Order: sequence, then C-alpha cells, then structure tokens
Amino acid sequence: MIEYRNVRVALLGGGTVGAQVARLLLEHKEEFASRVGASLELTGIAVRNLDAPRSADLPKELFTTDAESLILGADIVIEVMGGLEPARSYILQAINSGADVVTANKALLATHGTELFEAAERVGAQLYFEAAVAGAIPIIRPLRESLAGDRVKRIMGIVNGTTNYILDKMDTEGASFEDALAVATELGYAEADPTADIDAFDAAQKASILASLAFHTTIPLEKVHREGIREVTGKTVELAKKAGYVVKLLAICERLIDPETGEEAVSARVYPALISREHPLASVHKANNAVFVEAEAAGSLMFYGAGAGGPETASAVLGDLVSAARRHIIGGPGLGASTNANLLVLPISTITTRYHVTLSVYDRPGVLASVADVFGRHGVSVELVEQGTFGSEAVSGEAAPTATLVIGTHAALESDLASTVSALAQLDAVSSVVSVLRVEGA
Ligand SMILES: NC(=O)C1=CN([C@@H]2O[C@H](COP(=O)(O)OP(=O)(O)OC[C@H]3O[C@@H](n4cnc5c(N)ncnc54)[C@H](OP(=O)(O)O)[C@@H]3O)[C@@H](O)[C@H]2O)C=CC1
Ligand SMILES: N[C@@H](CC=O)C(=O)O
Repeated sequence: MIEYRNVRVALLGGGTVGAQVARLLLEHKEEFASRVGASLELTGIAVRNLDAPRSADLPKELFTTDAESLILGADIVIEVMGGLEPARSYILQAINSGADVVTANKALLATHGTELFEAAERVGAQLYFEAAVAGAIPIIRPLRESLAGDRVKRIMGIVNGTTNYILDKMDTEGASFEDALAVATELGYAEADPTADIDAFDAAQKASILASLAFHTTIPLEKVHREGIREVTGKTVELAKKAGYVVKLLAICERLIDPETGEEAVSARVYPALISREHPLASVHKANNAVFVEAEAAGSLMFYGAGAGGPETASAVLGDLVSAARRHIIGGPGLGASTNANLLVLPISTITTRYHVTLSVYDRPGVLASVADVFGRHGVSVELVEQGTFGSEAVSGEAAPTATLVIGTHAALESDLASTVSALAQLDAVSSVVSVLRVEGA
C-alpha cells in the first residue's frame, strides 16, 4: 500500500457546482491520489445554511458556516460560492495564508482579477480558473498555455449556457422566453440572479477574461460592450428562422486597428446576433457552449461542450485542483501573469458588421423608396429587402394596413447604422422598428 502525503482541500460553497465537486472528490479519492501522487483530503465545505438540501449525499460533518477557520488549515482552497463578497476576502485570505486557489467565479475575476492576481504573485501562489469560462470546456488552459507561442487574432463564441438554452428552446420548440428560463434555472444553469445571464453580464465577464488572456492585456469589464437577450421576442426568432438564420448570444473579441491612430487595438463585445443556419455555431443546442479561436499560426480552432451544470463545471474545477495539488507536491513557479501590452479597447461605434433591420411599415405606395433613401443618406448600403407578414394597425381610429419589412445591409459602420435606425424611427411610413440584429459569422 502506497503511503501518500496529504493535501488539505477546503471547499467554499456546496451548491450546484460545490456539491458535485465534493461528491466526485470523495467518490474517486483513490484515483485522485494516484493521479496526483498525494491524498486529497476534503477538510470541509463552507455554506450559509447547514440544513439546505444538497444535490449529492455528502457527510453532514463536513459542512460548516465558518469559512475563515476552514481556509486557515488548507493547502488548496476551492471557491465556488459565487458573488463578489465575501468570495474576494476569502480568496485573499487563502492566498495570504499560502494556499493556492481554484475558482469558478467569473464575476469576481472580471471585477477584481487584477487585485487577486497581484496578491497571488506577491506570495508566489497560483490562481486557477478553468471553470470560470464555458463550464466543462477547456479554454483557459489552451489560451494560457497551448497558444502562448502564437498570436490570437479573434475569438467568437457562445459562452453562456442559460441564454443558449433559452434561445434554442424558442427556436426549436417555439417555447416562451419565461418558460425556457424557468427550466434553465431548474436545471442549475442560471446564476443565483438570472438577470446576470439574461442581460449578458455573465457573458461580458467571460469575454473580459478571454480577451485579456488571448491578447495579453487587461480588458476591464466596463469596456466590454454588452447587450442581453431581453428584447429577443418569439417574433424575432421566427423571422430569423424564415430568413435562414438563428439568434445566438455571441461574445466576440478581436484585434483591430484603431481608425484614429492606426495603432493596434482590440474589441470585446457581447450581443444577440443572427448566424446562418449553416454555420457550426447554429448547431450548438441546449446549454452547450462553443468557442472559435483564430490564431495567426494555428489557424481556426473550435472548442465545444457543456457550458454549465453541476457535474460538468465540477470537472473543470477538479482538473484545476489536480494541477494545483501536483504543484503543491512537486513545487515549481506555476503560471505567471502574461500581461505585456495595454491595448486600447475600441468603442462599439467603430465596429463594422452586417445588419438585419426589421420594420413594421404602413403598406402604401412609396414606402420602400423612402426607407431605402434613409439608408442611402446615412451611407449604409442595402443588400436585401424582404417583405414579410401583413397586418393592420389603428391610426386615428381607422384600420391602416401594415407590412413587415426586413432590410439586410452590406457591412456598415455601427455609428452609421445607429443614425439610420434613429432616422427610420422618425419616418412617417414606419410604424415601428421591430428589431435590429447584427449578422455574424458570414
Ligand atoms: N452553475 C453553473 O453551471 C456554473 C457556475 N459557475 C460559477 O460557480 C460558482 C458557484 O455557482 P453555483 O454552484 O451554481 O452557485 P449556487 O448558488 O448553487 O451555490 C453557492 C454555494 O455557496 C454557498 N455560499 C454562498 N454565499 C456564501 C457565504 N457568504 N458563506 C458561505 N457559503 C456561501 C451557498 O451556501 P448555501 O447552500 O447554504 O446557500 C451554496 O452552497 C459561481 O461563481 C458561478 O458563477 C461557473 C460555471 C458554471
Ligand atoms: N450561468 C452560467 C453558468 C456557467 O458559467 C451559464 O449559463 O453559462
């Protein structure tokens, strides 16, 4: 029988992810020991409520509400509590007491990442965060290590499982937004406050982490352009489907040239966009995520898999735990911070892409010409016009016939498109601007 050294592991959080981390750690104790060369001893699980039901059958005596004492005796601390505080203070306490830290907390990293990485660097500790982006998918390690010798040009992906689940259910089953969100929450995909998912805060946090790693710079969360899926209605999804598209919440991070200075810059943005049904991202269903990485030498790489869920995310957490435990046994410097540039983050107004503008217009002669004129006057070139469903609307007590008009543009500058849409909204012929969606992944 091999006598293994003991590595003490403290777990902060026993919810969707934490309970599964604890279960797998206890169930596969022997395997972890032989893989790491040390016995991983789960010393406790810090929670708020000792009596709350858990998704796994775990020994009651492991649970505590005293996170600080738990951290004191630990070699490695796993933080899967979520939120900014007390998670930030606990991680700082762990780092300062000499422990390495594994976290799945993208909100914390995107907000206080610099402080935490600097604290870790000061004392030679390591911060692992594979689970913070795209659940089970290994994407942090490839960006941090495998592609460290290459130059990443662009990342485009679906990085939020909850919104993908909702949009997919709306597209494939005609489900309502509310019903789909309720199921996603029930399945443990959504954040404690699901507005983090719906309003794309979660995806923006992930974009900030991905872009900072990929471009070796710091992309503050507030510089990530963010639009959520609240405005995406069943009608928008249906019209997209008819036109051969699917609506997906995309995160896009890319190297660009600053049009003002000609210097290299970057863009990081998150918004719902139309993707052709032929595009590989269109077949990312349910809570799955997919991330395309385009690098100078490697070319195009695609990472795909479960983006959320307890066991799925626990897999990424435990992969980090094994790395941290091996470092604890063998020693070594670990990965340093790789920031070597301070690149300008371009505002959304400077981005160029294609658009679909859907209008409800009064069905009368000359409407098409007046709409086309607005696009022309703002320098936006029209690629296609499709007339959709007909209806009617009461105007001054009279029923006025209306029609849906979908105008697809060639690549146009965001600021030109924005002024076009403002002018369209003022046009007599236009009853309402139904939706404006960018078209990506041509
Ligand atoms: N769920 C998912 O699919 C994914 C989640 N993540 C991230 O993982 C982290 C955890 O998520 P998840 O497991 O879903 O969250 P849950 O809300 O399911 O679980 C949070 C856990 O932390 C405990 N907790 C919260 N606040 C405190 C506190 N102040 N003191 C002690 N314990 C506390 C809770 O205790 P109690 O049980 O008593 O309430 C609970 O056990 C988050 O950062 C999330 O963004 C990342 C990828 C995917
Ligand atoms: N709420 C998140 C969970 C994983 O990060 C999501 O839906 O993707």
